This record gives sequence, C-alpha cells and structure tokens, in this order.
Amino acid sequence: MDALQSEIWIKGEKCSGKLTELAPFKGILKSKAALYDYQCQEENRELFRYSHPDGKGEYGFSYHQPLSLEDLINRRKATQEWARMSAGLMGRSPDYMNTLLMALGTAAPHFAKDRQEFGDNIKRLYERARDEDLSITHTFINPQVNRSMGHYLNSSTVTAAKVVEENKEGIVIQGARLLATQGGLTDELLVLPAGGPSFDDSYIFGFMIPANTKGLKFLCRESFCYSDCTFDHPLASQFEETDSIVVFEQVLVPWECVFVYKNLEAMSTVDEETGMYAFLQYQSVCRQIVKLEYILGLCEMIGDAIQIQEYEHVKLKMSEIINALEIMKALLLSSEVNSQPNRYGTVIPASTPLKAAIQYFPGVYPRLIEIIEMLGASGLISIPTQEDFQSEIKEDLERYLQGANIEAKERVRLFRVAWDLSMSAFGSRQTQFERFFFGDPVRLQAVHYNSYPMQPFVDQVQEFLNRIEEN
Ligand SMILES: Cc1cc2nc3c(=O)[nH]c(=O)nc-3n(C[C@H](O)[C@H](O)[C@H](O)COP(=O)(O)OP(=O)(O)OC[C@H]3O[C@@H](n4cnc5c(N)ncnc54)[C@H](O)[C@@H]3O)c2cc1C
Repeated sequence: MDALQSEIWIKGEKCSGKLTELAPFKGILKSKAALYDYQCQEENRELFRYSHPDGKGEYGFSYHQPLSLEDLINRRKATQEWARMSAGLMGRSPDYMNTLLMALGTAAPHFAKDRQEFGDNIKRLYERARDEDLSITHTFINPQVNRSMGHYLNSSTVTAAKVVEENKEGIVIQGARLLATQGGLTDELLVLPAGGPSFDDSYIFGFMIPANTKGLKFLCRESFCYSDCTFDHPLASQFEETDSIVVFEQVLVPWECVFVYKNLEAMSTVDEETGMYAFLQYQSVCRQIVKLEYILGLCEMIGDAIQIQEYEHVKLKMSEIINALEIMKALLLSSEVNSQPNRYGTVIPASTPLKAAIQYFPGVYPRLIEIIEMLGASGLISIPTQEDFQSEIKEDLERYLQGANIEAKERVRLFRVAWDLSMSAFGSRQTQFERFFFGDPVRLQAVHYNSYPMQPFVDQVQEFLNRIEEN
C-alpha cells in the first residue's frame, strides 16, 4: 500500500508518505495485514489456502472456485474465521471483492459472448489477482445528485462517471462514482455499471484497474478514528475502513482491463450467468452472523457486569438477538443445502434465502444496536479514558465504576466496546453501512418480490378455493 502512492485526499490534503503510518489509515491496514498473516500461517493452511489443479501454487481461499458443497462449506468456515478477527466489523475484508472476481472470472465465456477479448480479460484479471492475492475496492453507484425518476444524465455537465473517449489504447473515463469503502487502501479498483435504467451506453462499462492509475482520485470522508488508543477507541482504532468518493479525471482504462463495454445485455444477465450476487450475499451473511455472535456475547457480558439478567424485559431483548442469530444461520444453511452448480461447474449458494437474509439484517441491525443502548444505559456514557485511569482520580474510578463482579477498568473496557459499536461516530457509520452496503433496502425488497416464484402459492390458494363447495 505504501509503494502504490495512490492519490488519496483527506481533510483537504493530498496524502503523502507512507499510508501505513498515517493516523486515519494505519489501524485498518494493520488489521488487514493481520488477516493475510493469519492466512499464511502453516497451521491455517488447510482452511485458508488451496492448490489449483494446474499445480502452479497455493492461493487464498476467497479466490477458490467452489466445485462441491464441501468447497462451499469450507469457504464459509474460512470467511467466518477471518470475520472473527474483526468481530464482523470489517465490511470490506478482502474476501468480499475477491469472491466477486472469482464469480466473474470463472464465468469468462459469458463476457466472451460480446467480444472474445473481454472473456480473456476477466479470466486474466481474476488469475492475476488470485496469483498475487490482491485486495480490491469497488464502486457501483452514481453520485447522489438527482434521483428523480425522470432525471436524464445530462452529458454537458458530467457528474456520474462515463466514457468520454475511446481510442486504440482503451477507454477514457470522466466523472465520479461512490462510495468506495477502503477506497485508496486496496491494490485495485473494480467498477461495474451502476444499477437502474440507462439511457446512454457511455455509462455501461466494467473494468478493473490499479488504484494508482493516473487520474484516479480517492476523496475520503473525515476519519472516525479519533485516536489509536485501543482502550479509548477499541473498535475505531482497528477497524475504521474509511469511505471515499472516486473521481476519474480523464482516466485511461487500457482495453486489457475492460470486460464489459456498452453492452446492457451482458450486464442484465450477469447475475444469472455468474451467481455474483449470491456469492456477495453469502460472504456478507457469513460475516453478519459473526457480528451477531459478538453482539449476543457483548450484551450477555453487559448484563452480567451490572446484574440485570433476571429482569423479564432483559430476557426478551436477549431473545431478540438470539432469534436474529438463529434466523440468519438458518438462511445461510438453506442457501448451502439448496446450492446448485452453474454451467461452469461453480457451486452457487441458493439466492432466495440469501436475498431474504440480506433484507432482514438491515432492518434488525438498528434494533440490536438499540438493545445495546437500552441495556448499557448510562454505562455507555460513564466511560473514562485510559488517561483518567492513570491519573489522580484513579481510585475514585476504581471504586465507583466497578461492576457486580468485575473491576472498574475491565468494566469500562467492556462498555467502551459497546459504546464504539453503537454510539460513537464509528458505530453510527456501522449502522448506516449495514443498512445500505448491499444497496437501497427499499429497492432490494422490490427486486426480491419481483423475482420470487409466486405461482405455486397462487395455485395452492386457487385449488383450496376450488375445493370449497358452495352451499
Ligand atoms: C457506509 C457505506 C459504505 C458503502 N460502501 C460502498 C462500496 O464499498 N462500494 C459501493 O459501490 N457502494 C457502497 N455504498 C453505497 C451503497 O451501495 C448505496 O448507499 C446504496 O446503493 C443506496 O444508494 P444511495 O446511497 O445513493 O441512496 P439513494 O439511491 O440516493 O437513496 C436515497 C433515498 O431515496 C430513496 N430512493 C432513491 N431512488 C429511489 C427509487 N428509484 N425508488 C425508490 N426509492 C428511491 C431510497 O429508498 C433512499 O431512502 C456504501 C454505502 C454506505 C452507507
């Protein structure tokens, strides 16, 4: 990441020097490095690495094409093991995008239908990313300038990224996209057409380019990592991913990086051909389950620290978390049990239960955060810092902030985690992330309804009606 020298802006300044030493980024980069280190440890080899039949080498699990249910289950175990290293808080751990690239790259003939070289390109991009174990960010959304139904993307004022020139070397992109989580903090950037109606084919492209490509700028939001003290900011100091607007300033995308171009048909059938959404949802649901496990454990520890578990409403709230966890686990299992190979041999988890999970979680997550706040109460506010515990008021804190069976500093450490997950800027952003990261929940629900096989249920009711004898 230090060597790339990608163009990253934060708080009005262009970053220079080593990213791994800059306050907003060093925590998340260290946490990502820990994932790769863990994957490389000899004792984790079986779970995290696989050998390709060509015998060329060993690769990270997230690039593995599952060819059996066993492969899929292994993918789940590895995904969740990685997710546990961040308590499910790293929404864009590298396996998210690697999984997408695997789904696209192993379905190369789909892209070759348009132009043979597009099939070759996606296969080569996948294999290079796999061989070098690259990390990738993505940006699939146009700027939020005007979302009205009749809005036509005006070509005289380019806002959404579009092709402005095509030449021998490639396509030239001008405009912006949002919202790249970890934008600038990955090796590469993957771009697919933004959803919704497209009146103009200059907005239809799919490519992957290095993050340091000339003209590519990552405009980061303010960092929510206010200090690197892990006692004061236990989560933000490690897992603040940053989000950025991606600006393309006359970016030349070489032809060899392009795999979709001005072909709406290739995009409208891409999910059915590659299973890409099912795989992205599968990775997300695996991670969300881990997050739920941590929320459940955290709430139980809060309850124990101040001895509130005997109260009926506390039990009810705890059972809400348990229900959410069990529902998500059941949906994930259903997606595995009903998985099917596609025409390229890739075993794709069933999409219907995953769609249900990916819509259910954004609804239930804010409620779970509310439960943390309701159980923690003032404990989420009475959270002195590490410096306070090292100062003259130490004895006061130790006496007045002790728990029922836990020392004050340990109790504050626990409640600080709860605060950072719920009430801090980092925690609020986590809630917004879970609401929106897979797309607008409103439109996702509509898509699910539109694609759900309704006829068998209608037939069932019709048969039932037919059986009722008139009197
Ligand atoms: C923390 C965070 C991280 C993210 N990370 C990434 C990332 O890494 N990569 C990436 O590509 N994207 C990322 N996203 C973007 C995410 O995909 C979008 O937020 C999501 O698709 C919704 O789009 P939008 O934010 O532009 O909302 P809008 O589409 O602008 O919606 C705003 C409101 O208007 C309503 N609305 C708008 N249009 C319609 C319509 N046609 N019909 C009905 N209602 C409508 C919506 O329901 C919503 O209430 C991230 C978002 C967040 C919040």
